[in-house]
Amino acid sequence: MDLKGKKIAVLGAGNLGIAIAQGIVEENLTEAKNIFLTRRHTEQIAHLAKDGFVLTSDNLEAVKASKIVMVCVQPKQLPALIDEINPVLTADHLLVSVITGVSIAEIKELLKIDCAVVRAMPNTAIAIGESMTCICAPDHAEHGIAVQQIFNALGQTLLIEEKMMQAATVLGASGIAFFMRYLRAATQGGVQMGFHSEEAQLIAVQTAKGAASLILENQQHPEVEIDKVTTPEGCTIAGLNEMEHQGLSSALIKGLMVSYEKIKNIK
Ligand SMILES: NC(=O)C1=CN([C@@H]2O[C@H](COP(=O)(O)OP(=O)(O)OC[C@H]3O[C@@H](n4cnc5c(N)ncnc54)[C@H](O)[C@@H]3O)[C@@H](O)[C@H]2O)C=CC1
Ligand SMILES: O=C(O)[C@@H]1CCC=N1
Repeated sequence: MDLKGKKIAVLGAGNLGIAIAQGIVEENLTEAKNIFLTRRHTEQIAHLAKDGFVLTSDNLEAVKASKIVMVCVQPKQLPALIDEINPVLTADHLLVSVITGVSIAEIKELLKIDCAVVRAMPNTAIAIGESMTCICAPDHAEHGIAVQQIFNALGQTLLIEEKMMQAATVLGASGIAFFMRYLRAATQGGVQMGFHSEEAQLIAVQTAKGAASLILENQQHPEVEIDKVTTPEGCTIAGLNEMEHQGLSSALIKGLMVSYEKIKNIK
């Protein structure tokens, strides 16, 4: 979908809403003046006015002016928001929900009209065009493809079944935090070995980027790349085996599963 000239309402300009808006502008999909950012207290996002975004606490104004409505509030804030915008929503609106754990059927129950609803699950790297965004649109395949085209410009995308959205949230959206924690720990290890923290962080971060790029470009199994690094009797296999004795893979998988269980009771 070509966003040029189209108005977009981002309802709930918090961490993710702002990141999406910044990504859209960064990747030249449209100009900031076409994006309404709503928040109940706009003074907290006043710094974004200089970038050209339209800031308002008036959700109705934003929805009336826009064709695409991105709903970016917390799950518990959704019913009140939909209640508020119901009077101005029309069948021509395209609603894109990034909200965790709320199904399309649940959203449609809150709506007074039958507009297209698509769920998208990006992550905060969308601000720099590097998101992994999973999308589902069980009732509106053509809208799902249109929304996918938007997110394609903001990283990689995957159209998935709605039943997989919770797993996509843990792996792709929460995943940013999980990888950040690895980077923090690696940096701390680097400092303990004698690097200044900025040096340690650069080495850890560029190495993580290289590891991810190897997999993305070569489409190999991670173990194939690991085998290339682990010199016999070398330091890599010694460290790797100790990490596994300490439960690295197990801790990661257990963390993912606790996160996945939590989504089921998130509202
Ligand atoms: N933060 C992330 O990395 C990701 C978040 N999500 C989902 O995106 C949604 C937003 O998450 P965050 O941005 O982290 O939360 P947040 O709390 O930073 O942002 C929500 C914003 O909505 C505003 N808000 C609440 N009710 C409003 C209303 N009626 N009108 C206008 N603004 C209103 C709040 O003041 C807040 O600034 C959540 O449902 C979350 O599950 C999904 C993927 C990634
Ligand atoms: O922590 C959360 O619940 C949301 C969903 C994924 C990222 N943030």
